[in-house]
Amino acid sequence: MNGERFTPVNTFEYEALAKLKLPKMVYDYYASGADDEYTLEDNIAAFRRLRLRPRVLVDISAQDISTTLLGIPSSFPLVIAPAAMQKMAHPDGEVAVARAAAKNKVIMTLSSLSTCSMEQVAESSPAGAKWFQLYIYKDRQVTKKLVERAQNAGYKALVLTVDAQRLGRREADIHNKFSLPQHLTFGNFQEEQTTNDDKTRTKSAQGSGIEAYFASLMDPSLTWKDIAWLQSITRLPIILKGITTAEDAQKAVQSGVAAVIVSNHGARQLDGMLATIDCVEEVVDAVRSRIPVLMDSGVRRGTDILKALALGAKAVCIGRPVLWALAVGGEEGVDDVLNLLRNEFHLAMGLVGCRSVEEIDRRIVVHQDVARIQKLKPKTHPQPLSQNARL
Ligand SMILES: Cc1cc2nc3c(=O)[nH]c(=O)nc-3n(C[C@H](O)[C@H](O)[C@H](O)COP(=O)(O)O)c2cc1C
Ligand SMILES: CC(C)CC(=O)C(=O)O
Repeated sequence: MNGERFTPVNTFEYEALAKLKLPKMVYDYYASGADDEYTLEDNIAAFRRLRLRPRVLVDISAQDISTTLLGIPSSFPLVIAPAAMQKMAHPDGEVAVARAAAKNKVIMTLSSLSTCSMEQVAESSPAGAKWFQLYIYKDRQVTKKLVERAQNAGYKALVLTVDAQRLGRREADIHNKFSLPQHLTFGNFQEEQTTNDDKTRTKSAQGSGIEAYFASLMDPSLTWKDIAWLQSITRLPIILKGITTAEDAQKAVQSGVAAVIVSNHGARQLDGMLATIDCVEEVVDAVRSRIPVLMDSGVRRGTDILKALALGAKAVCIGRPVLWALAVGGEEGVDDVLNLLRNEFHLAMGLVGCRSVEEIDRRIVVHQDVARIQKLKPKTHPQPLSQNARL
């Protein structure tokens, strides 16, 4: 294979190419999971343990893969998950992702810890619907200000992350003494950064700078009572990100939130948790259609989206595939990955005999016998030989 002509055709190949392009510290931060990364591996493997049961001889000449999420139309059931510090992947950072999302008519979720400001991102792509991911700061005035700004800038919902009272232990970040590169800043905290440079840039003499930064600012005392507080200061719908059990799903419904995202944070928090696709049915059953259930962690293929919907999810979110695409090709790369996933989903939905997302149901997916599956080696993808590959 000629490395100069390598064009990625799936999200795994985007990762391989991004790994060649990115500085090691940045690639490791994006790619890492917590501890031994068992759950990281399982987020992907669990999708492979699920197999599809297609129905044939269905007229699929006019498929509709679109959906609606909290009243927002979406070209297919996919949302961009919040991921911090995107200018480390590409100088345009979150703005490039927002533009590609708007072009593809999918919702983008912006991280609290973005490297562009939320106003800049909103202005860059006014036609695209956006959600704002919220971390709750010990200083509630900081949190309140973020919420007000998100509301004023036109964000349509708050995605409150509830699985990160403390940051997980990512060993590569400890080895690399990960910190936000000197030329970048947190876009939503420009004022604070001129007065307290080192702390806000996450510098650390030892260990992971981001872990130290997070521990110094975020509130580990968060409980269900704080959901009521958040509801009292905003008119935006609140989505809880990081629900994985029936017990918490029931509490989420009782607390009056608009939706939940079944997520293990891309396996970056608690190693040893189930893969999130294995938690979806439990949460869906507990919620009993009262609010939409979304899921993320390990979605890499159109067939993964199909499987998640078959188990009752309304949509999936993707984290790392967007970062790899951004690193490889900026806005164009993200546009390409969204197109790839849309096309894969369209094809997969047709091949199982579903004409619309409403027709996707539990019968199209079956849990495969684990022992048998482990003997089947997944295809290895061709690796790009140089970073000068073309899109
Ligand atoms: C580099 C990176 C940064 C992330 N930053 C945030 C964040 O700021 N807020 C948040 O709620 N989740 C964050 N996440 C978790 C994602 O929103 C999402 O849950 C996860 O990436 C989904 O798994 P996937 O990467 O396998 O698709 C981050 C994930 C990654 C990989
Ligand atoms: C800056 C980090 C706290 C963002 C995050 O949630 C993550 O790295 O998983």
